[in-house]
Amino acid sequence: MVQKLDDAARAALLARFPDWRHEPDRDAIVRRFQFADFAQAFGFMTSVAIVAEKMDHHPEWSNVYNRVDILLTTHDANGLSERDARLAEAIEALL
Ligand SMILES: C[C@H](O)[C@H](O)[C@H]1CNC2=NC(N)=NC(=O)C2=N1
Repeated sequence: MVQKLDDAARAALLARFPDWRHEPDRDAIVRRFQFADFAQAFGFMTSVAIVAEKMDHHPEWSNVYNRVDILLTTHDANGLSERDARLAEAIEALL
């Protein structure tokens, strides 16, 4: 079972990724990404999908034209875990 982050670890995660905000209702982190057009947004989603599948950790997300909204949380932990930190790091590295 994946461990949920404690308060100190959650604060450290948010400090490390200032472009993400905490969604307390879900104990998740969320970020909106904006691209030039749909092709760029969908290309980004394709890259994220490949990384997520490799990590066996998957985003909750939506896309409208050039915008991609991503929410990361760990269903198995019912909140944020190290797996979300690793996926956020990988997503940031794609930008
Ligand atoms: C069986 C499989 O490993 C699990 O269901 C994985 C898949 N992807 C996942 N993704 C996310 N975001 N949270 C999970 O708990 C999770 N669990």
